[in-house]
Amino acid sequence: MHIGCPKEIKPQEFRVGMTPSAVQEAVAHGHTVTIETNAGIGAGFTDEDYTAAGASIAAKAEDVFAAADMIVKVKEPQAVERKMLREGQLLFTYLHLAPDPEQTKDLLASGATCIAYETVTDDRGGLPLLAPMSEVAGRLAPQVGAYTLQKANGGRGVLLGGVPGVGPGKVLVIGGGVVGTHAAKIAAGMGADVTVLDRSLPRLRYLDDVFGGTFKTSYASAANTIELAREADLIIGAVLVPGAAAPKLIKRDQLKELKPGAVLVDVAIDQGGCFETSKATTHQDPIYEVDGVMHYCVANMPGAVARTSTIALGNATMPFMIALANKGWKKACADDKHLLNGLNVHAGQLTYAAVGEALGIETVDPASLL
Ligand SMILES: NC(=O)C1=CN([C@@H]2O[C@H](COP(=O)(O)OP(=O)(O)OC[C@H]3O[C@@H](n4cnc5c(N)ncnc54)[C@H](O)[C@@H]3O)[C@@H](O)[C@H]2O)C=CC1
Ligand SMILES: CC(=O)C(=O)O
Ligand SMILES: [Mg+2]
Repeated sequence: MHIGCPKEIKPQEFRVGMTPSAVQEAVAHGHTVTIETNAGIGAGFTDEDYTAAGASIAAKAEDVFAAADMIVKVKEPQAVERKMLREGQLLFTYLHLAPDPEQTKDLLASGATCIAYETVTDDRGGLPLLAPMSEVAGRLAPQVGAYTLQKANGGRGVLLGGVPGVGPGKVLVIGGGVVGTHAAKIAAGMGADVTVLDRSLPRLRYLDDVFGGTFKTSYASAANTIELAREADLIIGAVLVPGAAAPKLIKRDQLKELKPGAVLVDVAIDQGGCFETSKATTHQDPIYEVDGVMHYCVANMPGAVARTSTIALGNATMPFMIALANKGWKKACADDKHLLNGLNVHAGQLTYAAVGEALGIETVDPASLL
């Protein structure tokens, strides 16, 4: 198979879909790989690193899209990239379609087969291609939250760790999955007073067993959420209903109940955000204020630490990418129900129920396409 990897074009996105070691693996399996020039530069990989691994270098994204049977990326294809997709082509990347009707429409029109990293599953109920980036975004969230809390950035002027004689800042993490757990660990490590909310009791039991001395847990009822939010300096939104639009857990009219200068970091923004006042921002202009509350809603947080993120993502995507290249999407998905769960779009049809529900579009059962 001919595999193509273009340079990411989302603002301030420095990750790249394939590492040189992924290229080497694909070439060892007999595949051809074309990488757009400078695609890896933001993650510290040069064109020479890729050619040494066996790739050809293309001067333009158009050349990559024209040559490849499968496009491997990081972020959802932007409008100009969507125009370059064609019928029968395979796209393997993050898509986050539920909050994005325009992208969905274009992907359906393209006729391409689109497998979304974020809905591929594993045997333990996890999302193995989302997990590495959730680990990164979770660990970044207290860092960006602490920075936003600084007075000059619009925050309350609270130091999360406090100092001797002054108590720590309060951090509320809503959603105790991968993002939430990593966020809570780092916030607790910074010395903050941390509480994690989740609506899954088994998850709260697990967190209490493992981290009971490090942070507190609480059930995510609406009443508990607003009660704890009123006390918080930093609130991290980390919920997920896989594939679906995020539920809005703090409403606009509740912002006035929060502390002035409190900070909301909405990691769930790529699924539409879990605070009603969240709107996606970029690394160039990440923070805005509503009713005295600071919002940080960057939809591609891991892009800020592109080298760590690219390597972590590449470790996770590699076996799936190789299976797709070796077998083609149909056999690879027939052999692996978890990869089939990643199928969101095929030949003009939507194949992921939660996306269909969010956008009011009819879906077909992906198993019926095999
Ligand atoms: N902005 C960014 O750059 C990034 C965003 N993300 C996003 O972060 C979000 C979280 O991802 P993960 O932690 O990997 O998901 P996860 O599936 O590991 O955890 C989500 C947790 O939310 C809980 N939950 C669901 N509905 C809830 C509710 N109403 N109230 C309280 N808890 C609720 C679930 O029980 C689960 O424990 C996703 O939307 C993901 O796409 C992930 C990586 C990067
Ligand atoms: C998960 C995701 O959207 C990201 O890493 O950018
Ligand atoms: Mg994202």
